[in-house]
Amino acid sequence: EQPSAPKPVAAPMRSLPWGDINFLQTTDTHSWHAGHLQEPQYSADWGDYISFAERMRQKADDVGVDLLLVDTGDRIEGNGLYDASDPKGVYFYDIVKEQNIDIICTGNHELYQADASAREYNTTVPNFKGKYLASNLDYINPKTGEQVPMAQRYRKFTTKNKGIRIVAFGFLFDFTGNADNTVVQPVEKTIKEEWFQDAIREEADLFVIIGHVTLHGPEYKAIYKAIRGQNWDTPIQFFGGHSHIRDFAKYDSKAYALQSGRYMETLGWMSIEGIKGKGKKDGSKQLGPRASMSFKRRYIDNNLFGYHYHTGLNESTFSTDHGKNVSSMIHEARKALDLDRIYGCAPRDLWLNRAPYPGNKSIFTWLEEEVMPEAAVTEKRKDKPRLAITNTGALRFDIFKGAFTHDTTYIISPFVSQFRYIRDVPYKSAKQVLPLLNNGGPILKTTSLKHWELAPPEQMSILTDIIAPEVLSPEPFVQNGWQSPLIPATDDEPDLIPGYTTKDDGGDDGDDTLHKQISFYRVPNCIQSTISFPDDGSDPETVDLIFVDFIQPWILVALQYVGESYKETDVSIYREETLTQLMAAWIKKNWKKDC
Ligand SMILES: Nc1ccn([C@@H]2O[C@H](COP(=O)(O)O)[C@@H](O)[C@H]2O)c(=O)n1
Repeated sequence: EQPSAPKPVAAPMRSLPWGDINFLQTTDTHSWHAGHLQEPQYSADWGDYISFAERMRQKADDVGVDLLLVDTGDRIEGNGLYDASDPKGVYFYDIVKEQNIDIICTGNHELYQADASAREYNTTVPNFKGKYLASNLDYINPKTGEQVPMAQRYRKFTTKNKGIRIVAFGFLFDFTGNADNTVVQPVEKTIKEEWFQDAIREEADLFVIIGHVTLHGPEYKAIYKAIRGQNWDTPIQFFGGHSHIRDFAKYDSKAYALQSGRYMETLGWMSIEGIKGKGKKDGSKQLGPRASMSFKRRYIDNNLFGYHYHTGLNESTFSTDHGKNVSSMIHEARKALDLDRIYGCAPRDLWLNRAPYPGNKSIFTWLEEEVMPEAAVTEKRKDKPRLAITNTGALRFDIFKGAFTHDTTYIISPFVSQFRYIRDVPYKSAKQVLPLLNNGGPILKTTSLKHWELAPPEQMSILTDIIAPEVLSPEPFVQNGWQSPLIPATDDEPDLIPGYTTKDDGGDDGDDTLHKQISFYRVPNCIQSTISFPDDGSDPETVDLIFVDFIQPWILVALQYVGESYKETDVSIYREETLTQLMAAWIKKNWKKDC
């Protein structure tokens, strides 16, 4: 772990079920490879994960079963370890490649910016040669303009200990926001291609589909139907991602899917018992239906207490030299990037989804009422009445009371989105834009734009508020000078740490650590600040309509819906700085430095 990481807190644990074949999954790590330096329950780093994987592989070898590692994309954007260097990822790729991942694929974040996709193609794909799969993704060579597969389409291999013959694929959901040096082919189209139809006819003991794809969306449904249509009895294991939640889905009695959360908070554990490997010399041919199998999952909190518990090792025996070296690499990178430099001290916790919006604990109320009115201003139009709109998905994580650092700026908002504007929009039309964006309804029915892309990804899957019987601690729980946001609120239960209490198709026993439930309040797609309006409370004739560039397509559609025919050429840059830079400047100016 990193030297400044808070020590994990002991908690009641559930052990890991082992099977003939076992998997560890990471997804949506978003470059949190240093672990969480303000939350003890997620404080292990990528080096610790390397030690954990090496110890668990040894355990698997000792009893003659298999363990494979999977990563399903969105490794970049969301933490200073990737975002703070110029170019991005200077230290990051060498750290990630140290983990011995068996099957790996691309997320949408690897594709938003052309330079990131190029690094993926030129660095990550070769770093994981033979393991990186791109079933529906092509790269466009910038020199020749040639469109080539991002990586190999699928992989066939046999596991070391049980001789299980695996046919594996690596998909991305039907993403359309990629830069123009990649091509994402819709899943429905891909599965009709000859290579895929041939691959699902290969002899296999297990199909493994990894993807940056949610478990209950149309893409996995289509792939499942295609494989099951051809192989009525072969087990199928899916690994998904993208919506940042812990999830487990049962498609049928031999087809399951696992998704392992976000931000290095969770390692997913999947075990399948009852598979017979035919890839061993002594293997016999499968005749008739396979015997019953069991598919079990766990969500492992990423901390050393759990890693010691699951390996049966301790502080002096757990870490491998390799793992320790990678922790040092991360520490050196963080120092070189100056990630602990303090910008200001947050006076209170500000929550993305743990507190209701609007409210003084909501990060969006803070942005709307305090930050945007100061940030959405330019000298030459500072007296113009204006509406400034930001999508809530632009903010990615909570702010904890205490030190707000260089690192935190990227944790809160890693995007390079800028404010743009359309000048002098009739107010009667401009004021209808926010409700249209938030209601989703009519404007989006006629376009391919999806309203859920505006809000935090968790809201794709969490469709109603979850209100937990917990209160915020009056006294923050302080460790190593850092603060953990919550402590248990009442005395009537043992000291449970607030955290994930997952319910999925397997029931409510998936989490490896017993937690106290945390609330989740849904937020609107977008928020709006009203700035420089007439003092007498009257409506202005026209306003400058300001918005972050990510939502420009939605804004133009909404304006068209209310009868205004603005085009891309009517949009200009309002501020040169990114939203992240404007927020950082606001914090430097408004929050005191001495925490
Ligand atoms: N420039 C951007 C890019 C993305 N977003 C938001 O992030 C969401 C995707 O996040 P995942 O981690 O799930 O891939 C996207 O739907 C937007 O809400 C953004 O705000 N600005």
